[in-house]
Amino acid sequence: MASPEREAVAATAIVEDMLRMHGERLGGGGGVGEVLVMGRNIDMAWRKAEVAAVRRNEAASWLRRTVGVVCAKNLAEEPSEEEFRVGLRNGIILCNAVNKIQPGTVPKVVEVHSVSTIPSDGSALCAYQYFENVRNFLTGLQDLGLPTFEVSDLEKGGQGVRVVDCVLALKSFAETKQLGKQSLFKHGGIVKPSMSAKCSVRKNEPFMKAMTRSHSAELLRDGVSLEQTLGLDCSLEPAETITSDSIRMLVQTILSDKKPEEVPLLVESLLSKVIHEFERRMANQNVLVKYTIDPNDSSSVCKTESSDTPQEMEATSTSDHGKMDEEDHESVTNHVKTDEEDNSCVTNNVKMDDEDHNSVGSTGDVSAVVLVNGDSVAKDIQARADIHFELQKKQIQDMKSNLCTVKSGIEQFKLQYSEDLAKLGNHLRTISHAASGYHKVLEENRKLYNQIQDLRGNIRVYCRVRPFLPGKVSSSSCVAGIEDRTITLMTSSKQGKDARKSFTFNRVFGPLATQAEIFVDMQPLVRSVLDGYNVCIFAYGQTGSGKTFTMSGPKILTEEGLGVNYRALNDLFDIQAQRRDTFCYEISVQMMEIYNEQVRDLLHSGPNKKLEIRNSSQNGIAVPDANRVPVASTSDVVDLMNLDHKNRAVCSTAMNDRSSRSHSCVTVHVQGRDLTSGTVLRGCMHLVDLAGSERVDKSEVVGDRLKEAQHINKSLAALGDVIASLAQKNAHVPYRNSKLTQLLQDSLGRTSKNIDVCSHSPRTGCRW
Ligand SMILES: Nc1ncnc2c1ncn2[C@@H]1O[C@H](COP(=O)(O)OP(=O)(O)OP(=O)(O)O)[C@@H](O)[C@H]1O
Repeated sequence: MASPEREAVAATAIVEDMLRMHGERLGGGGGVGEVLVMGRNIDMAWRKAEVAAVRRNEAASWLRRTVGVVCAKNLAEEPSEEEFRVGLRNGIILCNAVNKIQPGTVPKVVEVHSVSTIPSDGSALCAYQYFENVRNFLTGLQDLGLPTFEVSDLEKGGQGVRVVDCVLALKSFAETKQLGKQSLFKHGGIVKPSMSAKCSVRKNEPFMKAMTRSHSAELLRDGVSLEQTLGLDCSLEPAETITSDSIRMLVQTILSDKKPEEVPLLVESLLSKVIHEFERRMANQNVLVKYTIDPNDSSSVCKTESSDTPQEMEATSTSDHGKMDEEDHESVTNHVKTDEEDNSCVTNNVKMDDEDHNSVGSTGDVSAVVLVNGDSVAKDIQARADIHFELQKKQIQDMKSNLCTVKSGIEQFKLQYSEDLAKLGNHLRTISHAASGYHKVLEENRKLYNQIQDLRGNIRVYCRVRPFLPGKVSSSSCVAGIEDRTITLMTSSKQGKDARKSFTFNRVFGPLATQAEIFVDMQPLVRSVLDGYNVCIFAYGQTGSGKTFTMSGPKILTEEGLGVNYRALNDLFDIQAQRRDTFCYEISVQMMEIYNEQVRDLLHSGPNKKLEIRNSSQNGIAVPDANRVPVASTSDVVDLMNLDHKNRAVCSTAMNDRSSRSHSCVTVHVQGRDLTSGTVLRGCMHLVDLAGSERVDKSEVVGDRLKEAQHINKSLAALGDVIASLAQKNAHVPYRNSKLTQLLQDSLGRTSKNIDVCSHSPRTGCRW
């Protein structure tokens, strides 16, 4: 049979099965109600009877046509079940029919010519005739591989439906033979041999059994009993004849009791079940094909499953099979391995000799199809495996190539890395060398810097002219002129040339000079303190000339008004911060005053006590008993200054409302440790606001003020003597002549740098 025909019949069979199962379920379905069940049972029985009658009539009609009306005179055109059984009971019609189709199947037919001798119930039939004819007929059917029936089925109470099935199978066989084709499906696919007929399959028995087992197992899985299956299958006719009629009747049976609105849903449900069943059977067949190729090779099945869907497999199978003809069949047979040890399944299916092969080609046909498909699938799998293998081979080659590239890249990277490392090492050595040299350079720099400061003068004297104070404006100024370093004064007591007198300083600042301008020239010395030098900046001048203003600032402090003290400390903190990576500095402050030749601690809150000055103490502290307060910021200094001003002895005089009656000294101690070498540098800076020199007659002081003035003038004269000695580089410097010079001794020595700000009152001139 051609492939499309096969598919059509297979599909029909599935549809029919589904319809039958559906019908069974409808017919046997319980739980709705007894009346309904009974009604359905009656309907089903009636419909079954109707179907049986149609089939019986078909069988009778065919027999009559085959043997002729004369021979079939005892068989009505549309017989009842009893008439059908009685008409065929003597076996004459059956034997003649089979001999017509396959001559010689029944070698000798016992004929009974006397019609009158045959009773209606056949009871008088000769037992020999009865037995011989029917037995020979059944044997002949067995030889043809057709379904048979029991002899007792022709007796009263026997299953006449089996006889009908048998006749219809014979009819199908005849029609197939007439077409000159061996129908695989009619004999081995759709129509199953009757179990009760002691199946007469001989030469194609293994395949028939396999198909029966397969089909029965499928139906059993679906909940249909074997008896039902066999009963239904036995009632089947060859596919080509039954398809349209039986399906139509089944559909009619199922739909007859349905309401019109239920029909679409029912049809839809049936169709989906049919499709599902069809797919399931195709999948099962696919699995069977795979196992037939090599049941022991699970890998081949896996490969097939992974590469082909069941539908694709079936399509391939069908297509391949469709090309087969008799010649193909022979060639395919060569592919079949008949070695039982190698492949028992295949051997069971195709174990036949040449004679069997010809006579029951349909069974061999199936096996061959399976094997052809298997071969094709195997080739396909092999082809795919080859492609896959080639792909993997190429990928491995690519990976190898990549690996080589990566390896060479890593080698290059390693080379580059070692080169970079060597360069880095060289850089590091250079930096290390530079770092070690840095401190030498720093030291050299420090020395050079301070040499410059020395060249500029260890003792520098600046002159600042105070502006006229509000409300105390004089009509004439004694300052005749101010140049960069020279100031010219007019003295009223002299006339002519002698009246003008010029004085030279390191620099002269006019009345408009700001606090910041004043500090610029002192700033470099602040750095020297951090380099370990001692510095002394003091303001000297007549009372009221602006010494306190220059050193500290106005009474109400503003940022612009900050005096030298604040600015110097600010600079110290700034330079300390700049050098924090190389030096660690500790800055502390002492604030003292010398009042009436007594040293007093201005940071001591209690009653003042007399402090001792110790010369050249090891740590550079001249007055060790005075409070020494560490400072870290300008605000700390401001707080201390406020305390200083509060404690300092001041008094109103005729020259100054708030005249300082003591020498004030802010001593800043700096200790710096070189973080690399550990060298410790100590520097000291005295910021001194001297008491104003005054002419006692002009200041009009008496009593304590007079005494204060005398001490002030005496100590200032001693300071003048020391500075003069230092300037003249005398061997002896008279430090001990006053407390002031003793206190400042460290800062007035060789390693010290001194600045005198000679404050000048334009009214009264300078006493310097
Ligand atoms: N450059 C200046 N600009 C403005 N005002 C100033 C200046 N110098 C001083 N003064 C003011 O002059 C007055 C006297 O100044 P200051 O007290 O500083 O003098 P002194 O020299 O310290 O006096 P003494 O020696 O008596 O203490 C203050 O009121 C001060 O504010």
